[in-house]
Amino acid sequence: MKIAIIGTGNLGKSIAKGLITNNTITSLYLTRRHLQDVQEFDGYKNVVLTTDNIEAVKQSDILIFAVQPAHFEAILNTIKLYLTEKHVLISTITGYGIQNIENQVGTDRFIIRAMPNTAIAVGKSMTCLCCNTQGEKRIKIAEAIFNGLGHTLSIPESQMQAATVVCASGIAFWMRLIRATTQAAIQLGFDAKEAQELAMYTSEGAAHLLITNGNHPEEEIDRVTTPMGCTITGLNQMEHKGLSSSLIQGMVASFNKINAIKEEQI
Ligand SMILES: NC(=O)C1=CN([C@@H]2O[C@H](COP(=O)(O)OP(=O)(O)OC[C@H]3O[C@@H](n4cnc5c(N)ncnc54)[C@H](OP(=O)(O)O)[C@@H]3O)[C@@H](O)[C@H]2O)C=CC1
Ligand SMILES: O=C(O)[C@@H]1CCC=N1
Repeated sequence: MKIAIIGTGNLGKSIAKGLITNNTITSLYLTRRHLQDVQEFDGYKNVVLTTDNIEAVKQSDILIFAVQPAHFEAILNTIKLYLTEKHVLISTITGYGIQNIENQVGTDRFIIRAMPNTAIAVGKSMTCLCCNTQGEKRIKIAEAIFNGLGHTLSIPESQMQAATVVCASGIAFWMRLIRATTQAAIQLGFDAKEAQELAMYTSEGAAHLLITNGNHPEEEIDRVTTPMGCTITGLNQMEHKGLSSSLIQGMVASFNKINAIKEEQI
């Protein structure tokens, strides 16, 4: 696959790392204005670093856009004359709808929106996908790319903002939970490195139980909670302090913020 990542910042670099590790690229063009910030990719076979978005578009079939929303319109304007019937446009940009993209490049283009997360760097991204009518003819390509770098779910575009909170921001939310678990483990006597090891692998195990068994979390909780034991005592204390409520309120606040930003942009 001949892929370009237009805007190789935090997310673009994560996608690039995943693609390079996965070895699925024929060529990979990485663009940004300050090339000194992508030098870590210099020298990789078939990887080209450039400030020239038009050149990247000309040399690639799949264009993954990973710039801030404020930069997207100008970039589309610059490259649209160079788009051909081969190009598949994949936007990871938060709050920038398919109709806005079609307004720039036309409805006859293959347009897909993807909402991955930074775990794409290690092949573990939960990525939600949606597309325009034309894009349905190329959605399998996007699924192949992102399934190779984690797990995908096709959703209606109306759920894209919610997917951003749950999956993209979700990495930050889970990091905070893992950090808090680490801090508790240190207080209980482990050194910092060991504490993080316990927190990381326990959270990985918990997620894998659900992925492998397909159970509801409470079924797995029931297997751990000895009557009158330490687990239920800890869990109930966490709920008295609002653990679930705090997470839900935080994610709803995050969702409200995305919608507010979108309205400001309109
Ligand atoms: N970070 C995340 O976890 C996720 C982010 N997203 C979305 O992805 C997009 C990118 O986010 P993120 O990576 O965090 O943002 P960053 O600001 O880290 O990256 C955007 C990059 O775009 C580059 N850029 C700006 N203008 C141009 C241009 N004209 N041509 C080429 N490159 C350009 C900038 O580099 P330079 O200044 O050198 O040009 C910058 O590094 C956003 O829309 C965000 O909402 C979606 C899911 C997850
Ligand atoms: O925090 C943000 O607004 C962006 C969208 C998802 C991840 N980063």
